[in-house]
Amino acid sequence: MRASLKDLENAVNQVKLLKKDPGNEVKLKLYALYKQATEGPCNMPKPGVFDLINKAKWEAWNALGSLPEETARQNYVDLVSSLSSSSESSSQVKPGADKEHAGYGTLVVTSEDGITKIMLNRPTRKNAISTQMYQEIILALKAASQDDSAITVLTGNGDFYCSGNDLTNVTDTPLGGIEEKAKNSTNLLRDFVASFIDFPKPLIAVVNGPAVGIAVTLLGLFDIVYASDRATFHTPFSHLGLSPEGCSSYTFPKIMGPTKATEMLTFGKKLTAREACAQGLVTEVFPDATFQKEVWTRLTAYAKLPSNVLRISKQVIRNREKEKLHSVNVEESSIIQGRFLSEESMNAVMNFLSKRAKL
Ligand SMILES: CCCC/C=C\CC(=O)SCCNC(=O)CCNC(=O)[C@H](O)C(C)(C)COP(=O)(O)OP(=O)(O)OC[C@H]1O[C@@H](n2cnc3c(N)ncnc32)[C@H](O)[C@@H]1OP(=O)(O)O
Repeated sequence: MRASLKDLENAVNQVKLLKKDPGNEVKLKLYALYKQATEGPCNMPKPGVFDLINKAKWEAWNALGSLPEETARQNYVDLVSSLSSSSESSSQVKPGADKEHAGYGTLVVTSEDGITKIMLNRPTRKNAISTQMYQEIILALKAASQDDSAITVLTGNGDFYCSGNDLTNVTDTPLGGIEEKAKNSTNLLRDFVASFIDFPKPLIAVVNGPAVGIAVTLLGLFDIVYASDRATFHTPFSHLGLSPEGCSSYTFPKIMGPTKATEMLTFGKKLTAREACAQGLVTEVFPDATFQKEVWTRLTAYAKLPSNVLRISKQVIRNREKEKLHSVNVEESSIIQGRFLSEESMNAVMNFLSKRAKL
């Protein structure tokens, strides 16, 4: 039986519930099939050469030629059904599932033995921070600041700690256009960073693999950073036409001195875990083979200390910097808003999306 309009509508809703991001190529295919199924052959003028996202969409739709609408509908429904079954059968690690806090789509949040663990859970995207993930981390930190755990840990699922800002965040441009997108994104970035500045208890990063961009800069706001010797630390802002964020323009020069900070933040020098440790960004490096065991043994012992005094000590160490950090965050967010709209930044993102560039 051919897919009906109702089947198409159901499939569209199913896409929103996919647990795994299907990737840009599949998304383009879905877009093209949907347009063909609902509007017939491509009827849009070809977008200009610099309008890369709309051009990619146009090309995907146009490539379907005169494919009949019913066939496009059927192909869309079949494609979504294959994505749904592979997403259901994918077995990502979900440690501590019995202590898991419900309601997060991009994180696994667990509380056990006095530790709230916030695990970035988009391993197939190297834990890139999507808009949803930014929002969920803000919520998870808020909840962790009020729960009865002594310490809070941020870590990544899979082989990466985090590949930084999800470069596809830029693709869902609102009606207000790219300016509104830049404003919304940088407001979210500012609120996200503020939730780290304000976090009231010891915050520990368990850096299980490579870290990129904002995942690195934020480390200056953590109280302890443990890294696997497989981890690397890379802030390729200039390559992306972007400027430093996460308060790194202030914390990095303080931690490692202005010239080392410049090598990282301006020239994009990638550090190994041992180099990052020598420069004070990382507290201690562990061999990857024993990383999880050693780190969790140590953290479980730390979490047995009286929780009130842990909070108070953190605040004594950090509070006098808070006001300064907030003002740095506001300034950095405003500068990056301009960078976001720059040709340099747009070209870098488009090159990544069209698979011409990788770090
Ligand atoms: C308002 C502005 C806010 C700005 C805030 C912050 C700034 C930053 O964080 S800048 C840093 C941004 N991050 C990057 O530039 C990293 C881009 N990714 C890469 O260069 C590579 O993917 C990486 C070196 C991280 C890993 O390489 P590989 O090990 O070869 O893996 P793959 O490239 O095959 O990755 C698998 C899959 O994940 C997708 N991916 C990875 N990182 C990102 C990302 N940051 N954004 C979007 N998508 C990402 C990658 O494209 C692959 O997808 P598929 O090809 O569809 O499988």
